[in-house]
Amino acid sequence: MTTIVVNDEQELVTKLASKIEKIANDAIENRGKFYVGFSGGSVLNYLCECLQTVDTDWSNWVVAFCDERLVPENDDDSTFGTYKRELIPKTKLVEQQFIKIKQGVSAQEAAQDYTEKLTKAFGSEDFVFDLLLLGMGPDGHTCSLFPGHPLLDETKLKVAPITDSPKFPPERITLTFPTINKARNCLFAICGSSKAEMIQRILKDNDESVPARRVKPHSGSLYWVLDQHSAKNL
Ligand SMILES: O=C1O[C@H](COP(=O)(O)O)[C@@H](O)[C@H](O)[C@H]1O
Repeated sequence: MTTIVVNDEQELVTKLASKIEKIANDAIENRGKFYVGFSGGSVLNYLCECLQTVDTDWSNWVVAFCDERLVPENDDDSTFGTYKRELIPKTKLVEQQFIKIKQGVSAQEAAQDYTEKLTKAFGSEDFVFDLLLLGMGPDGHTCSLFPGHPLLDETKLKVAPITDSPKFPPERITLTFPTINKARNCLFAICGSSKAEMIQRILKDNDESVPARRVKPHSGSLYWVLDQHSAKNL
């Protein structure tokens, strides 16, 4: 595990850009494609800023989601909808490169549909992402995996539906830990003192009850990129 502490959000965005560029270009050079999972929330804002500066062959990116909220694409809470409005116009990524979550159906059907789309994109039922770009809420959740929720112990599903998310909106789909921990690289990007307590519990106290602490890629690399406010208790 590598922990990188930077001064502020601007430095975090710069660090993120250089990490993503290296991992993406290595993946493309070695395997021809770059499979990446985007998160929503604050990571979405960092990515919309930093990806504009990344030098890469965008045509070889395959973009999926670590989780998604089941709301219409034009809703402010839609993760894909926000990337569509805020990121696509600023990069050479096109909408067809995004593996989108079906809307207007039950969470169960959306999870099943997304699993099928990922199987097609990876050409296998084994979803080995090159990079998952992860966020963490002040309660320690990552993706849509919340503290105390039974989905933390899911072992069979690769993508799970959730209909009782404690954070709005309640209906979502999420990658599960078996999928997350198969990734070649998992990178958390965290800013702000509201996350300092959880960062301490994860990185200092090794508190396994915090969902984000359970991200431990089996044979991949784990990066925590923190600003000084979120890292203040370390
Ligand atoms: O609801 C969500 O929250 C987490 C954390 O969001 P943040 O704004 O506190 O960074 C995010 O990673 C996830 O993708 C999103 O659906």
